[in-house]
Amino acid sequence: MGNNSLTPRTELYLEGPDATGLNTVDIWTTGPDLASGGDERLWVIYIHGGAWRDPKVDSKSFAPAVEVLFNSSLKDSIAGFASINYRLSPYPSHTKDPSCPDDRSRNVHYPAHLVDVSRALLYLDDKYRINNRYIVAGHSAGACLAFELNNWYLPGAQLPQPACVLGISGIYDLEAFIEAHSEIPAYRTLIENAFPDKSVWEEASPNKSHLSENAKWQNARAIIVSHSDEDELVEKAQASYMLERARMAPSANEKIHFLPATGAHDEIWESGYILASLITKSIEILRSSPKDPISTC
Ligand SMILES: N[C@@H](CC(=O)c1ccccc1NC=O)C(=O)O
Repeated sequence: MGNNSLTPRTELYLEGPDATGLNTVDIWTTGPDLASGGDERLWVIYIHGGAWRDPKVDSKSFAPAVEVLFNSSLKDSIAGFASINYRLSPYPSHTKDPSCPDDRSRNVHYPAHLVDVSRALLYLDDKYRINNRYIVAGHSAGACLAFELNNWYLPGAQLPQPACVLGISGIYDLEAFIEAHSEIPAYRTLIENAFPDKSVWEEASPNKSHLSENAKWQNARAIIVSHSDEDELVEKAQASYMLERARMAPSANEKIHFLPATGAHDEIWESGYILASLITKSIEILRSSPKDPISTC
């Protein structure tokens, strides 16, 4: 495969009266779409950031990294890439693309973002059989979503199990995030905008939440937290909080990893190369991890 430019196809993971323009997932496949028996190729699934509200940070923010990975030696071990859009919280003050009050895709709050990501994962599993063979990578607010994934948000649902969860530049502790930036009121505004009910802040913070007991990351074969020292927007302490909580997981010693990243907060996905390299390293970690942690005890 040469240095070609790739175009994803956009699929709808929700149809009917509840569907909005943001209930879509971008898909890039690298070979036959459907898993044949014994297909061990991985899916790489991305959850974008943008503080749960920024219309300019969406599924397309994964495209530069996909381009890099598509032209790398990993290509043959990857079945496909998916980048999930989800409904956003309001952003009426956005200078170029303010949200309107009647736009159903841009006026939601926690847990609607997670309900959508859960729906997308169910759709992907139904169509592409991703269970146990996908890595879910989230950036910033997307990392929070990746570590919140839990059957609890869609009653009756059995979300596919990720083999690896990778949180990059993540926000995991909402209260501490506000505290760490108390001199900048915009940080509190961001959180109150997506989580207006303060009584859910603990539940929605994966380092503290009682829901983390049954969260999907708990049973991943590799649990990876990444942060860049050059991040100017999210403090590194967030990564430490999540790592501290993750180390309480069963067989934590073999499964939990910190991956240092480079670059500024958004440079990580904008450049493509940094995000691609974190995904590459995560796949290497996953490959060297025990297949079934239970049988190795
Ligand atoms: N571009 C976003 C800000 C943003 O994404 C952000 C700002 C501070 C800390 C983390 C952020 N994003 C996390 O998803 C906005 O305009 O609201």
